[in-house]
Amino acid sequence: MGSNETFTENEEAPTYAPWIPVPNVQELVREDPLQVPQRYVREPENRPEVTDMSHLSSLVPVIDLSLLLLGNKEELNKLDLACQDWGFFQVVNHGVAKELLQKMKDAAAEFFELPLEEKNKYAMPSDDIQGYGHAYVVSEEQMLDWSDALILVVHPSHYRKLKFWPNSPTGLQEIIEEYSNAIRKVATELFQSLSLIMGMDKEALLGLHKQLVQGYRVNYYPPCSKPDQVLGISPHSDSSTITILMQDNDVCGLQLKHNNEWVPVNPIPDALVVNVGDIIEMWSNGKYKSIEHRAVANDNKARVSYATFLYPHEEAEIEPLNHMIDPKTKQQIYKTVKYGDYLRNSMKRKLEGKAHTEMAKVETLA
Ligand SMILES: O=C(O)CCC(=O)C(=O)O
Ligand SMILES: [Fe+2]
Repeated sequence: MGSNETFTENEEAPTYAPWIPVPNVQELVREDPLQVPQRYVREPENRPEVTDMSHLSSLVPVIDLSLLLLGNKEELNKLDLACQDWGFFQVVNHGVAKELLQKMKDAAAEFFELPLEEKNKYAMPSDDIQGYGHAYVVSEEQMLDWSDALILVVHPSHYRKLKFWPNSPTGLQEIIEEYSNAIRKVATELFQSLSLIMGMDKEALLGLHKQLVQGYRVNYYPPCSKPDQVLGISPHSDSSTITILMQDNDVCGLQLKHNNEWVPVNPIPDALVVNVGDIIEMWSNGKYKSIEHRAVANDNKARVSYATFLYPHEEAEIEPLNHMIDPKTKQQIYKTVKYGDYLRNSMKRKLEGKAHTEMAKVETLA
């Protein structure tokens, strides 16, 4: 499969970062739906606004993948602006069957409804980031997010740690595989258009990954009796190349930071949400933005989101592409980092906006 599959032989599945065990949020709510322990209560300045900003959601760009595949120039231009101005877009006509999206949602919902001891058969060990648990918890003092998660590495297949892949409900493993393959196809198609707007030939972006690694993360946000005091997931940007997110069709929660305002990304039924990750920001020397986002909790319903992270092989060296550096100023925002170092550095911290990107910046600007 060419340069994309260079690293396949004799390679161990990597482990990532340690975390400190914290309570299961779904269980807290099951025990007492009214309790919100102090560690989840944010400082007033970090709480979500109570004003309904839903009207802003329609500003988030919508991209038609079928038009991109036809080489439609106007759509390519829209993609370019979306990545520069928003770092986020919703994708319609992406070609993934509605039935598959629903199958993924139904099976995952069934998993989260299992008793805790069943789910804990796949518990994330304290020295890794795969399994059912809470990533990015690194101190006893830090604020906690109002969510639980199931995190798996799905590609390349020899990175899989199958002991963390739930086989309850029956068929869940196969559904994760089928869903992930379909999303991988969308990702590689998007990479072709992203390559074009980045001034390269269609296959260039995929090649830069050395190998396209793929992670899967299901976030489960239980209802919260005080949704205005907690966050489902803290503000952060993703250390991926891109992230492709499926949301419930009727439950809101995702918000992105745009012009210093939190803009909701409310679901368009069966659309996929895509965000530019840190690596595209680095390759493009800051032209395309890896935008901070967060999720808020709801008071009466649980929300589930399904994130697919696409990222380079650990050995890939990431640096601004020469042709994307302004020839006049020659100003380079990012230096060369090995992706594995970058990823591990971001995973051993708490989620804190874009703080983890500093290690990749040229010192004079940091
Ligand atoms: O739940 C969401 O909408 C956002 C999830 C997210 O940002 C992530 O998993 O990185
Ligand atoms: Fe994210």
